[in-house]
Amino acid sequence: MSAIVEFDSVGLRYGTGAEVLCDLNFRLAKGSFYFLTGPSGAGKTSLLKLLYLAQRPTRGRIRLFGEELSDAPRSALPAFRRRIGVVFQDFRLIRHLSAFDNVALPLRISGRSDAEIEGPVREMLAWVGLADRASARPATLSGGEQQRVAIARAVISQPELLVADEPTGNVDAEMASRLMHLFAALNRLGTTIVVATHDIGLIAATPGAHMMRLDRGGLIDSTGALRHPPGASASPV
Ligand SMILES: Nc1ncnc2c1ncn2[C@@H]1O[C@H](COP(=O)(O)OP(=O)(O)OP(=O)(O)O)[C@@H](O)[C@H]1O
Repeated sequence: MSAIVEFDSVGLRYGTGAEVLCDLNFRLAKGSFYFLTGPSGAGKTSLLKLLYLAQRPTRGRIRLFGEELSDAPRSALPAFRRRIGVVFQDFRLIRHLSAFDNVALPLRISGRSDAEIEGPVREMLAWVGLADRASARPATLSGGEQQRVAIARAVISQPELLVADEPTGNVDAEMASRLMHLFAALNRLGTTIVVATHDIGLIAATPGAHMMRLDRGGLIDSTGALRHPPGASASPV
């Protein structure tokens, strides 16, 4: 299967500090589902930032959608970003927009009319259990509700790549399972998915997903970090 992401000897440091990611070499296969695990501080969020182009590597090369990014000018990055859905750990909802308008945003940016947007956004809000909160502003929503709006916004446009940082950290087990079904459905439609999580239950409930495990800035399986997920008896991540 062709690669949607390729990392070649990638390293990242913030400012003049030590490298927080070092010598990452891996390929993500188009249409596959990956979990990214590892202890707190291992570099998971930093790796996701490289994937959704919020950070550029301090060394090495990254190819995304078959294009070499190291040589790409800054002005080329927004077009890449529009092909990526992101669920941020801190949600990043737009405060002055309602839940409906936050979810509608990617469709509006891609030029869809209000008539085309209405149905899919209502359907997505219903799926994440927020049909009756469509007009609520983020500040009036609970943390779990904000997280569900953030997920709905990330998946609404069926991005080619979905990157999610602890996307179920604020919801109960039943909702977490529902959200994972949403990701699995998106994956069946062809979206490549990368989910950073500490939740063993989520991993065990997603057969066929691949594992990437980070420890102190390095992928533990340096040959490519791909293996099948552990069963329910797996050691804590
Ligand atoms: N903007 C930044 N400036 C400087 N150092 C940073 C910055 N962001 C992260 N770091 C450092 O990089 C390392 C990796 O952090 P990162 O947030 O990527 O880890 P993580 O695995 O996502 O952790 P967690 O599971 O707690 O979210 C940590 O040592 C952290 O202190």
